[in-house]
Amino acid sequence: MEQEDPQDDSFDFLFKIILIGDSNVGKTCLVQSFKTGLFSERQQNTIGVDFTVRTLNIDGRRVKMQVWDTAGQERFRTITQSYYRSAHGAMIAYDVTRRATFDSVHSWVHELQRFGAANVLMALIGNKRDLEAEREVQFTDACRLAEDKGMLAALETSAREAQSVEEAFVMMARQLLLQNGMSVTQDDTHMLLRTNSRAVISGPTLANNAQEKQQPCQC
Ligand SMILES: Nc1nc2c(ncn2[C@@H]2O[C@H](COP(=O)(O)OP(=O)(O)OP(=O)(O)O)[C@@H](O)[C@H]2O)c(=O)[nH]1
Repeated sequence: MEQEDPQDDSFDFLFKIILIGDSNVGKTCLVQSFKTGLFSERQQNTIGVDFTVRTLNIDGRRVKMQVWDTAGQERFRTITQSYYRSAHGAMIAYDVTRRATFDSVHSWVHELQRFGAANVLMALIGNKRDLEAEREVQFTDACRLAEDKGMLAALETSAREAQSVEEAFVMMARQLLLQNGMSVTQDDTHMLLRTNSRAVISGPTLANNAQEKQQPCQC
């Protein structure tokens, strides 16, 4: 468990984000990339649950993101499920080079619906997009699934190349602010996502707020 930075003590909003998905899709690397911007090749499989915090500044508001990195391995399922209830947002990750991890997303969503809060915000994250030659999942399939499951967005990331990782967390934070009645201005996140990660925002609140800057899901 990471100790919280004492300087991180003051914040205006605290959002708990849980990362779920099959083992080895890169959840720990995504969290590390978000926290430090760094990638380290060798990771131990997560045992149970680990957490990281980072405070974002969004339109002058200090938004503390408490990120719960869960073990993808089946044997830890009982422990990890107990963390679902308090999550405001969930990132469901799969590996774009392993179709089976994408097929598992259905059961991860089911778990979340069973054990999580009714209004938990979901985003679909296809990681390892740097391995384009090994791709087994097309982004259009992810987009369709995200729409089908009522998720905020589907986007592709690379923890290795720090692509769209920051944007994914910022997007969650902004949407959670909106859901808490805060107005947020549009920044370049959506443009970045569109060009670098081919993300499609499907959440009604963000979409309304973003107006013409946003691209509707075209699956
Ligand atoms: N090429 C590439 N490899 C990645 C990327 N992200 C993670 N990896 C590799 O994928 C492997 C698994 O990464 P982890 O972050 O440990 O995966 P995890 O989902 O946390 O796994 P569990 O803890 O078992 O649930 C490691 O060997 C990483 O180096 C990425 O964006 N690109």
